[in-house]
Amino acid sequence: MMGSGKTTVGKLLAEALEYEFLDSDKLIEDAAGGMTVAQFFKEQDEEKFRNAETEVLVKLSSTGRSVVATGGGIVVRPLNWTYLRQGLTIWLNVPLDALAERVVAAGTHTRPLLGDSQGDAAVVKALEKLKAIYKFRAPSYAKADVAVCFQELVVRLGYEHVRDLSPMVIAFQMLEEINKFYKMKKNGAAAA
Ligand SMILES: Nc1ncnc2c1ncn2[C@@H]1O[C@H](COP(=O)(O)OP(=O)(O)OP(=O)(O)O)[C@@H](O)[C@H]1O
Ligand SMILES: O=C(O)C1=C[C@@H](O)[C@@H](O)[C@H](O)C1
Ligand SMILES: [Mg+2]
Repeated sequence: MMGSGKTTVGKLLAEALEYEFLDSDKLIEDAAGGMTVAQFFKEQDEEKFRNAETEVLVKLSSTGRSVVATGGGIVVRPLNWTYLRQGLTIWLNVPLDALAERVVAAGTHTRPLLGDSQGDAAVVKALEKLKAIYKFRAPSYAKADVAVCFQELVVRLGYEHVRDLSPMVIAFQMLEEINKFYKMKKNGAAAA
């Protein structure tokens, strides 16, 4: 989901793996001559943005040794999964209330699907929008190979709140989940 930390944590994961870090939003912006994602939505429309996103994804899918932060909406088009499956997909499953707090703190103007919420009611407004988006997308996010569930992680590590999970802790957890995934795959292949 938008604001889940794909860009922030993706960079740390890439560093740990000594991989290149790539961000599909950034590549779309570059291809559009430096137009921001927010400007793209405003001057064109979401359909055109999604077309540009698929074009970028096709190129990214043949890139090796890289961590890719995708746009949060990339999961919705079934065609995109053909390309996403060229890599290992990770879902950062962040509770929506924590997401709402984060996106408002970072400024919702950079996230066009959330509108520009400011003031006291901003978190409540952002949460409503995030809930509607998530309801539609949840089955698609669940198709990821690996999920990092922040709520479970908070309990397991004995933290009090999701906001206590630093990007570094999350990146470490991603590495653990990736290892688990490949071990299971290896064991499955050996048993078959
Ligand atoms: N674990 C974390 N703890 C505290 N703040 C975080 C954490 N992860 C991300 N953030 C902050 O939350 C905001 C959103 O993070 P980020 O831009 O990485 O999300 P994103 O998933 O890439 O969003 P988008 O889909 O809009 O590109 C940023 O301001 C970032 O600094
Ligand atoms: O979740 C989404 O649909 C989006 C997430 C961002 O990464 C950007 O791709 C854009 O703001 C749309
Ligand atoms: Mg991002």
